[in-house]
Amino acid sequence: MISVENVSKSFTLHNQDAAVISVMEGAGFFVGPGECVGLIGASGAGKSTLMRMLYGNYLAASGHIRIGAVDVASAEPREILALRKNSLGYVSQFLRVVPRVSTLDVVAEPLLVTGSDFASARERAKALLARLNIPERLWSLSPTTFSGGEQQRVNIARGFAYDYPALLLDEPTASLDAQNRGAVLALIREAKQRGAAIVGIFHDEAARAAVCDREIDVTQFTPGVS
Ligand SMILES: Nc1ncnc2c1ncn2[C@@H]1O[C@H](COP(=O)(O)OP(=O)(O)OP(=O)(O)O)[C@@H](O)[C@H]1O
Repeated sequence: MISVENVSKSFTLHNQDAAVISVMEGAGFFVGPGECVGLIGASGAGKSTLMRMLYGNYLAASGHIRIGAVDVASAEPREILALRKNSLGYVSQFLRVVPRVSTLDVVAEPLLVTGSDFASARERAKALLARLNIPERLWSLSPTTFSGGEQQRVNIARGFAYDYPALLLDEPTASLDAQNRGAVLALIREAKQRGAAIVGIFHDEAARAAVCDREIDVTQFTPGVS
């Protein structure tokens, strides 16, 4: 489960006389197992900032962000790394490409680092790549030279390879064609069915409606906006 309690965030702009801007105040919500919650709100309301705090990329100024037993808002960096390895997945539309590592290994890696044996990790990786329509002739190549859409689908396959109990989805269906969009929505539904707690940003309203149980408008957490 994911629990956010009274979280605030400000940025200090060091190149602008150390001006401090408050971008979030009093953020709080709960996402239970098997639930998918969509973050909504106008551009600049703080959806990405909240997502980055959930993943531990941005430090919250105050409050608690509990993912299972770990409070991301106060955890040590090594606890965050362990959390990301075992409990908290993050699926964005962008692949951080590692040169010379095959697509199959890129997708199987989250399984191998969590103790799966080589053969079953590869089988799972193959099944996901097939579902996401990555041609088999590409599986042994590094995704470095793949098209944007192919890299996006490799990244999604990697993000869904291991059954994380909590998942963050940042525009996972952006710029996909209808068939692949359907494949991603099916993966999200399966993750919910096995009990994952999911927070997502979906600008595609139809995709959001298809998988989200609830929406949270982050504008309610924007200082000075009611
Ligand atoms: N690194 C940063 N330094 C300073 N201000 C930032 C930083 N990141 C975000 N902000 C500010 O925080 C506010 C929220 O931005 P954020 O990107 O979270 O909005 P968003 O809801 O995701 O918008 P969009 O839908 O356009 O992606 C904005 O006013 C933005 O300028």
